[in-house]
Amino acid sequence: MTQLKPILSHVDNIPSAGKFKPDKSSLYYIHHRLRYQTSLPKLTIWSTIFLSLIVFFFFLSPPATPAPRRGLRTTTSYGGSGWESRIKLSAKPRSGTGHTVLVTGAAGFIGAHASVALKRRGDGVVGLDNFNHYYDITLKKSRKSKLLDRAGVFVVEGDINDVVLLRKLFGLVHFTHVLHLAAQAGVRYAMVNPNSYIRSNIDGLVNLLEVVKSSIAQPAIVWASSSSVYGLNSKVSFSEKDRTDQPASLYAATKKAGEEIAHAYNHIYGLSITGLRFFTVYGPWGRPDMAYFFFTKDILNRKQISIFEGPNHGTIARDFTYIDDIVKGCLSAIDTAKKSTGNGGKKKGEAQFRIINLGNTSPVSVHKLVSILEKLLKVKAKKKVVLMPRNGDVPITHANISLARMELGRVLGEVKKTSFPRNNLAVEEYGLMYRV
Ligand SMILES: O=C(O)[C@H]1O[C@H](OP(=O)(O)OP(=O)(O)OC[C@H]2O[C@@H](n3ccc(=O)[nH]c3=O)[C@H](O)[C@@H]2O)[C@H](O)[C@@H](O)[C@H]1O
Repeated sequence: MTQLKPILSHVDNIPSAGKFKPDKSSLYYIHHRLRYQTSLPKLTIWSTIFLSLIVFFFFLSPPATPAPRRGLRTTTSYGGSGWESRIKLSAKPRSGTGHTVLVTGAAGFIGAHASVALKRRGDGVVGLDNFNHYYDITLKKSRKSKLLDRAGVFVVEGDINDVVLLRKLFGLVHFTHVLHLAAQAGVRYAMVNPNSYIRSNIDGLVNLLEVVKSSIAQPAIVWASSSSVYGLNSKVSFSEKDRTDQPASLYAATKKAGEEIAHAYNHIYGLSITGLRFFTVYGPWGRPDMAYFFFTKDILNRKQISIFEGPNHGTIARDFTYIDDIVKGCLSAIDTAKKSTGNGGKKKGEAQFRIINLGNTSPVSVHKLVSILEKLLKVKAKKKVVLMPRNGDVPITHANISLARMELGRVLGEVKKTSFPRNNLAVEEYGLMYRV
């Protein structure tokens, strides 16, 4: 394992999706200005900033309930008067040059942020989400009402496995792009409910690709893969050229399978497909099943937390990546995606196929995460250090983002900057964040 560089920096040269303009003296601004710095004296400052943000995300997110043990209930309701016209309105870009994007998983953590960013800069956006009960549905409903509705993004309640619904949507709207973020997430939950991973990450992906490839003017696809595909690799940092045939979880295996399935559809049907490998994404409106979220909750409730450790007290670390950088990466991937070449299921020529890492490039150890949380919460955690269970976790993730810089960085400055309205909840959150 290499020496860790626990300094937070963010994906460089990727255009901002646009939001409020922070005060230049604020920590939030500084946080975003930091780029690829590796000097150790800055360790404490940046780690503190990172954890400060996390603490505020926790306080500002609705309460969570644990994931259910068995099949995931979903909500599906669509059709009826006005439904089609609301979809068409939401799909309409502000100008003739804007994209028309279907965002699957729009009520999810990344989906909500990406949908709002696309809409704010003038693209037409239709969201699709099944509002399943993997974690507290209140959080998903809140993202819808407080982020998506306010931004003017209409969210269709439905499942990517509902082919009739997908065909109906593609019949109503000519989508130029699909941002496919709907998935069963979480590496450890795969031991509890393995079939939910197959249903969402394999069946759902294939259903979507089947409908997309059959459409008359095929949209380009940008979709969420995962850093977990690097599995048990010990060489860091992770490059897209590295092997990805040793998954440590069923989640990782389904994401890797997704990459191969995507390749087959690209090859056979001429679909333009970009897979983005996200590295442990954190931020406001985040997922309650992620460690930064439930550690904070448990520390405050004086409950014991388990800190994973490798054999011989080996460090466990993650390349925690801030949501804004991921959103910028998604938007840049959409902007740089070439058109699909196929038409109505027939390939007309070679199409673009990309797989790109989107990570922070600076792993932070779980011990560090917890120690800074303790400091900010002013509560000593009841820690139990345990050997990392063999249920999906890997010792370290660390992104090499040379390809992202090359492929996505060149659109810098071309994306229009917009602001959230003053009364948007996101502004209040960011306001709090940058006063930390
Ligand atoms: O990049 C990804 O592809 C994945 O990122 C995220 O997975 P992870 O990186 O595992 O994040 P997360 O659970 O927050 O654990 C963080 C750290 O805490 C450690 N950890 C965790 C639990 C615990 O009880 N103790 C502990 O030490 C744990 O060992 C780890 O080192 C997404 O959830 C996943 O959906 C996928 O997108």
